[in-house]
Amino acid sequence: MSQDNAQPAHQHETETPAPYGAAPGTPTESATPPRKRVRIHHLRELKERGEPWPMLTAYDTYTARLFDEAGIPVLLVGDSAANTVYGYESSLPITVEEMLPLVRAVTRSVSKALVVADLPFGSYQVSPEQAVATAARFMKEGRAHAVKLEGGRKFAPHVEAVTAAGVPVMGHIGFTPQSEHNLGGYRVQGRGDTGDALIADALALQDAGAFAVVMEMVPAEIAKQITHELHIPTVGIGAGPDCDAQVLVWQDMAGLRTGRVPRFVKQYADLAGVLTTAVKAFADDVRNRTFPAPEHTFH
Ligand SMILES: Nc1nc(=O)c2c([nH]1)NC[C@@H]1CN(c3ccc(C(=O)N[C@@H](CCC(=O)O)C(=O)O)cc3)CN21
Ligand SMILES: CC(C)C(=O)C(=O)O
Ligand SMILES: [Mg+2]
Repeated sequence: MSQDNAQPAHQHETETPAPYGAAPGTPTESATPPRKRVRIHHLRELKERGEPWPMLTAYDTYTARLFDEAGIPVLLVGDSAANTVYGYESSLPITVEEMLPLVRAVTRSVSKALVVADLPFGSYQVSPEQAVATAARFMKEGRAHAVKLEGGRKFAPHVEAVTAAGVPVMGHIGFTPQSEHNLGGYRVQGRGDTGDALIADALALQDAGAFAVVMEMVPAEIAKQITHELHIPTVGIGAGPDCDAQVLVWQDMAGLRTGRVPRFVKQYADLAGVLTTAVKAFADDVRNRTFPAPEHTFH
């Protein structure tokens, strides 16, 4: 099906739509809004206007296209793909080689969303040089628009080097899953005394040139303070209501993941239930010879 490989028509600066993310009721809310590709300066403008924005993960073409068309301005090809795509027990095992095809699938499928690629564990920590080399692969081979890496003050040199190379960097502080074993498990970070350290981390990332910073499992009060102190947007996941943006793993948000979910997850659908019902109906139809029917059959 050539349609599945079609590149979306890219919309360039010559068009004159309202700025990205204009409030509901403005002309951008028409049926097929001629929106430009989201750029990092648009996210800064949303922060200045006090308009919170949603971010979701995506790992494949149909979901990426759907989320893009629904107006999600930023899509993250997270290293959570380790869990959601590959079935590993944590995000540590996933490799650059496993991430790149997913990043390419997502960027190929969107026309407006800014696509951020997570740098996997071991692909940037060694040195700022390693971070630049890996980020370059995600830009060249994955066609990402930005990268994300985990870590605070200690990773400011990495963020600075990647930014200097021309690649926008999203930081990630608080609970950083790639450091699970050093942090002592899945735990809230920045409680009590460590709140000041978290603020220092956020400021260091901003000074190093990060265009936004994810805060994962951080007390709402600290996240609010950091959000006010930074001029770049903060993206919360378990960081309370005052962040400039909120992110969730899409399968968590849509209820495709079954079993216990983290406290910060809100399930907006029961995709697991919907799919289970569909699968059982298909299986029954095959076993009863009700599928395929004449309308599904060629002669
Ligand atoms: N499906 C999925 N969703 C995610 O949010 C996610 C991934 N995978 N993989 C990579 C990381 C790992 N993350 C995680 C994983 C587990 C918890 C968790 O178990 N949280 C518990 C414990 C909190 C506590 O004890 O303080 C919670 O109830 O929030 C949190 C974040 C976030 N990321
Ligand atoms: C949960 C988000 C922020 C993430 O890093 C991921 O999906 O890997
Ligand atoms: Mg991640």
